[in-house]
Order: sequence, then structure tokens, then C-alpha cells
Amino acid sequence: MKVTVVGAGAVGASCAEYIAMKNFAAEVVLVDIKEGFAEGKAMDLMQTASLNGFDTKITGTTGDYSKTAGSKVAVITSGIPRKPGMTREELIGINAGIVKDVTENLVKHSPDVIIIVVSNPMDTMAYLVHKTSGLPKNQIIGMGGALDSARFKYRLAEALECPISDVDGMVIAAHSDTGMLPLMSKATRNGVPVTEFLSDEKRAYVEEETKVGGATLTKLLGTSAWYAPGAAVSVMVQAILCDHKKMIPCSLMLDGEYGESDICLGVPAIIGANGVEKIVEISLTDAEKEKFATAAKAVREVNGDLKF
Ligand SMILES: NC(=O)c1ccc[n+]([C@@H]2O[C@H](COP(=O)([O-])OP(=O)(O)OC[C@H]3O[C@@H](n4cnc5c(N)ncnc54)[C@H](O)[C@@H]3O)[C@@H](O)[C@H]2O)c1
Ligand SMILES: O=C(O)C[C@H](O)C(=O)O
Repeated sequence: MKVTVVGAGAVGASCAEYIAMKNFAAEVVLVDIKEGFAEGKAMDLMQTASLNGFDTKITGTTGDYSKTAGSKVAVITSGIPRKPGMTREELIGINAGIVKDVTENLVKHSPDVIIIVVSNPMDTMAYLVHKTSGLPKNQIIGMGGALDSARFKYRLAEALECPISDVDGMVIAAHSDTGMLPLMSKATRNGVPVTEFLSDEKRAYVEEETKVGGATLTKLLGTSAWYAPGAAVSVMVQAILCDHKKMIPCSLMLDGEYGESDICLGVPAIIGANGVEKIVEISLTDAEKEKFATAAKAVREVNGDLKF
């Protein structure tokens, strides 16, 4: 099956590389606006095929969407990343126009496509794709929770001084520095709640470091991260192409779930061949419910800046 990745920059190329390395897709088409850039990235990646042992065909195009026709999944990573000191929300002015334009081109050539939205501010960009694509809501999935949960597990393992494979945890709500909600009450080490092992101070540290995970990397790198974002997208693409029915927190259009409507926010969902197979409603503590509602209010304000 064909996967399109729009934006052959840091995240787009990383995501294409992970998809190819896992060898589950027939073809990956990279699209970029910069002349020759996607073609160059595709050629470079294809020259790793014999070294890394994959059969996925990777091609690139400068804006020719006819090459993306018939894509099962399209990933939107086109747009600018933040610089140190910026918030993701500050990117809306430039990225909204890019995401809208890209969405229209994708749907024109692949009317049944499932779109994974990565460009920031992601929850608002996912909402924009809903409002402009005409696609059913199960076919639009924002990527944030998969990455934030991976960062949560990294910080939990650090605090517990254990391998990451020992821990499990999930982050829901907004993909923003203040709106993320790491579900500490549900995080476990080998099935045992981490609350049994970690002091209040350590838990607060893990939560805060998880929430500012993207900002921390942006400060260190001078631009935002790409390896973990690329890997997170590849897991979602694989869940769709292989119909894994995997539970992944994703930014989805809510229609009453978690007390919210007409907004995209991170919630656990079953991801399979139809995209979103089901939104999973889990129990939250009163404090978690309040944080979820606060995150929704902030995202709604950012959504208010969109022009359709
Ligand atoms: N949701 C997440 O968890 C997450 C994670 C990492 C990055 N991001 C976001 O993803 C986006 C991309 O980040 P990056 O580090 O890859 O940036 P980048 O600058 O490395 O790559 C972006 C690419 O998009 C291309 N582009 C711009 N306009 C285009 C258009 N109209 N059509 C096609 N291509 C176009 C650029 O030429 C560039 O190559 C940013 O908005 C960033 O904030 C989100
Ligand atoms: O932090 C960013 O701006 C990029 C991305 O959303 C991330 O979390 O890495």
C-alpha cells in the first residue's frame, strides 16, 4: 500500500525512514515544495535499502500530487518548526495556510485517504483538516499522544532507574507545553502502579519534564525533534496498514467524549485499517478531568484564530 509523506524535512524524512526500515509498506512518496529536495531525500533513503534490507520503494516529488494518487495514508509534516523560546501555538500563522493547501491537494488525488497530522500547533491543525477536507472523522488523526507517551515512559524509566521496557504510561489532552496530561495514576512498572515507587517530588518532576519534552529538545537542538516524532508516526502508519487495532493516544475530533465536542484533543483510540476504529473512554480522577477541560479551553482559543 502507498503512503504519502508531505514535507521531506526532519520529521518527514525520519518518518519515511522508519516506515521503510520496518518494511510493511509497498511505497512511500515524499512531497516537498523545495525544488528537488524530496527527490534527493528519496534517493538518499533508497540507497540505504540494500544496507538496511528493506523493499519499500521511496520516491520524491516537488509538489506533483498526481504521484500521491491512491494513497492509503498521508502524513502532513509540512510547515515550519519552532525555535528555542517559541511555543507551538506561535506557528499557526504560517502553518495553517500550508496545512489547508496540502490537505486539499491530498484529498483531490486520494479521496479515501487517512490523514495523519503532525504539523504544529497539531491539535489545531488536525481541527483545520477536519474543517477543510470533507473526510469522515475516523480518517483524520493527529499525532501527539504517541510521542508524548514515549517521552513519559522515558522519564518514568529515568526516575525508576529501570529499563524503558519495564514501564507503561499514556499522555492525553493537548500536544502543548501546558496542556499535556501524563496519566500518572495509570502508569505502571510491570503492572505495579508507579505511585508505589515514586515520591511526590519525583512524580512532579516526571510530569513536568514530559510536558516540556518538546521544548527541552528544541532548546538543545536549535529546532524541534525528529527521531521520536518520526518513530511515533511510523507506529501509527503501521497500525493502519497492518490493521493492528492498537490503542494509541491521538488527537481526534470529539463528539461528547470526555465532555468535549467540536475540538481535536488527545484521547486513547483503537487504530486499525479504518483509521480510528473507536475512541476509548477511560476513567479519570477529578483532578485529571479538570486538567483535560483546561487544556480543551486553551486549544479552543487557538482554534478561534483559524480562518477557513
Ligand atoms: N506533532 C508532533 O508531535 C510534532 C513533532 C515534531 C515536529 N512537529 C511539527 O512538524 C512540522 C515539521 O517539522 P520539521 O522539523 O520536519 O521541519 P522542517 O523544516 O525540517 O521540514 C518541513 C518541510 O516542509 C516543507 N514544506 C513547507 N511548505 C510546504 C508545502 N506547502 N508543501 C510541501 N512541503 C512544504 C519544507 O520545505 C520543509 O522541507 C513542524 O510544524 C513541527 O512543529 C510536530
Ligand atoms: O516541540 C515541538 O515544537 C515539536 C513537537 O511538537 C515535539 O513535541 O517534539
